[in-house]
Amino acid sequence: MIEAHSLSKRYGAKTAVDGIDFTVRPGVVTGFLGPNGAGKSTTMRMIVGLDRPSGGWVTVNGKPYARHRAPMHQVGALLDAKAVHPGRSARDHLLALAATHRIGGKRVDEVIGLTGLESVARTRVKGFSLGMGQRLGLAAALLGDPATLILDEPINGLDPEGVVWVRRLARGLAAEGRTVFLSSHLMSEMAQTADHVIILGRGRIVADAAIRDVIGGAAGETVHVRTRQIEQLIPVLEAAGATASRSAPDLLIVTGLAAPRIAELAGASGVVVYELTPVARSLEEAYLVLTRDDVEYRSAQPPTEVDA
Ligand SMILES: Nc1ncnc2c1ncn2[C@@H]1O[C@H](COP(=O)(O)OP(=O)(O)OP(=O)(O)O)[C@@H](O)[C@H]1O
Repeated sequence: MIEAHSLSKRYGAKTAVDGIDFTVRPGVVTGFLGPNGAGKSTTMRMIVGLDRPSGGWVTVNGKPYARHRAPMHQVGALLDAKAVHPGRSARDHLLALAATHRIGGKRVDEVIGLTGLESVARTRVKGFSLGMGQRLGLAAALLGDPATLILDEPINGLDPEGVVWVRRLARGLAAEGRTVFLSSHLMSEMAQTADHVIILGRGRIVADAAIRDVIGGAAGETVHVRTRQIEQLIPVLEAAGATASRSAPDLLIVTGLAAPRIAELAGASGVVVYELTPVARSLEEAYLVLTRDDVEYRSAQPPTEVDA
């Protein structure tokens, strides 16, 4: 369990994390999302004591990270996969980490097996690909068999097989009752891996909810409505509180009203509708809606689909 209360971090005049409260619970995978610069890495670094909060506090399994006597057994963290001595072999790196917690070689070989590193375990880390480095970082995080895992962009650099493996690993660890907190920029991946998401925007929490609620709540239901009487239907739907925009000569994209209500309103005003399709929005679209005012670096042309 990770608990943060009024947690903040300022770097000079810049507020990276702005007094946030959240709880990451055991038994589920919690995703951590946000645009570049939103404060995700800073938050994760504060959780594991690599950055000191400017205000508030954060605990892991009931205590600040630094107060745990054997932190590797409490928290496994993958924060910067490149933070490894390049001249050491993967196995030696893990053995050195293991020695700090009196963890034996048997467990080292176990995590090497678990992360698929057997064939390169005795190779110097210097020649590792990004994906192999990620696997080594995950092996290190798992070494102490911790109750809580904090993984910053764990699928970064992994091939499709590696991505599926991380997904299964994260879900398996959560199913064992562990706390799994992971960040990713890949929304489709997060939608398949996480049960719950915390979304940051400019250092503040913009959503903290089950994935299905984020998708439903942020975007609402979108309904595609096809009719030849668009001009007649728009004011009717708008009067009922919906947002309706024309995306083709006979197609309206409607949000804010469910399909059966749209059918009733169209029928009552004599509009013939020949398609009425509820469209589930993706987590990606919901995320873009939630964070559209919070991005630090915006591309010149935001995707029009989301603004529909
Ligand atoms: N050591 C530092 N000194 C000054 N500013 C910093 C430092 N670390 C982070 N920041 C700033 O704090 C803000 C949050 O950064 P952070 O790296 O936590 O964001 P993030 O959500 O992890 O972003 P990304 O998705 O790009 O990794 C950014 O504006 C960043 O420039």
